[in-house]
Amino acid sequence: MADVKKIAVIAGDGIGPEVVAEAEKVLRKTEEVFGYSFETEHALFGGIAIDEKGTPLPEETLRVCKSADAVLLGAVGGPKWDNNSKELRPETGLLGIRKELGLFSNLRPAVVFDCLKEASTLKPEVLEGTDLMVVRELTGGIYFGDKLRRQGAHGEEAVDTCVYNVTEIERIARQAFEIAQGRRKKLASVDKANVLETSRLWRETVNRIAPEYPDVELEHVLVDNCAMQLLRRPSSFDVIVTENMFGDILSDEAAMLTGSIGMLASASLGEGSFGLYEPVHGSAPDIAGQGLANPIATILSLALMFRTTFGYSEAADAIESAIARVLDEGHRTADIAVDKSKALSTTQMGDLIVAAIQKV
Ligand SMILES: NC(=O)C1=CN([C@@H]2O[C@H](COP(=O)(O)OP(=O)(O)OC[C@H]3O[C@@H](n4cnc5c(N)ncnc54)[C@H](O)[C@@H]3O)[C@@H](O)[C@H]2O)C=CC1
Ligand SMILES: CC(C)CC(=O)C(=O)O
Ligand SMILES: [Mg+2]
Repeated sequence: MADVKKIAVIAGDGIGPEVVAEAEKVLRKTEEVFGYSFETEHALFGGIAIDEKGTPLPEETLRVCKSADAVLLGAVGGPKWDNNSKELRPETGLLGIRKELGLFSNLRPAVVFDCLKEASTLKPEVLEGTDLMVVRELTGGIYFGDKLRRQGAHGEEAVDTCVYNVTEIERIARQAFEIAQGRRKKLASVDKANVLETSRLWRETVNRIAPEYPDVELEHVLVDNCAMQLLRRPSSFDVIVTENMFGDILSDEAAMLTGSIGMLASASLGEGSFGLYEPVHGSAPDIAGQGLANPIATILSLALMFRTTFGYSEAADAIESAIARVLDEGHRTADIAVDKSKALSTTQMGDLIVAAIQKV
């Protein structure tokens, strides 16, 4: 009997359910083509969980995730919950699930499909050869530090605290060095060490362990410069390792190298093979419910799950080849279409990818 893999499926809010539905179709097609067996369990999370359970991250959802081999997540959040208290924000649930599951490392690969160079805002010759991986620290830094509001001498003040310890920096840096060893052996460590104490500790720690990876060429890049270099010389980057907030911002920027944020997948990992896989984008309330969302980032996240957590490389390759073939044939959702009048819906794009999946 086939080994049954358990996947927790969390659709979330906005376009989350629309893009996750397409990834689930792909999941079922790979069962047919490759003979795998997946058991899925759906769970409430984010805004919808606030509405139905009174909390963004119900205990039951955590239980479903912890008993699974991997989690597939859409996106959470939206204007309906923007004025909620801190505890009742969908985004607080997102930070909570990452911390609870020990997912300290967020991998965000940005690969430019040749036929999509037209969709990018950069010139094709600048994009040529762009294939980079952002390794973002995911459970530390300013998103997780103490926050407070208080009355100061000049009225109300707000404080966000950024904390990093050496253990957190070392484990993410080691992972990034190891990933670089399996790629083009170049690592850019991005910080703001000219100003921030956390960045100074970050740089010292990366430098201290660098001699253990003599085959990897290390450069330190200040984050403001990195934001500019990503547009000036994207193909010169291989692996970028950086702290939580810088990685959040730089990876949305890197998405535009690929043509759209609807193309960027991610894997959130801890120490073992368990992982949470989600598109880099959010719940896109501006296009939710209209069939306009690009499902490719979520489908690519499923391919990452296959390769990283399950070791199903053949199926991961088949999904990526199917996407490349569909794009090569000229099919586009609105976000990557030059002629928007010919754009496909979320479901139409999902169906074409499902139909294109075959053993390679
Ligand atoms: N992991 C998650 O669940 C994340 C949740 N969020 C939440 O999502 C909500 C909306 O945030 P925004 O800043 O608007 O970021 P967003 O990523 O949801 O949307 C930014 C822009 O990209 C477009 N876009 C995003 N995904 C797309 C797709 N698959 N296909 C086509 N176009 C797409 C949107 O239409 C919008 O114009 C907020 O509540 C935010 O907190 C934001 C980022 C990540
Ligand atoms: C709550 C935010 C940190 C979500 C986000 O923008 C992300 O993880 O990319
Ligand atoms: Mg983000």
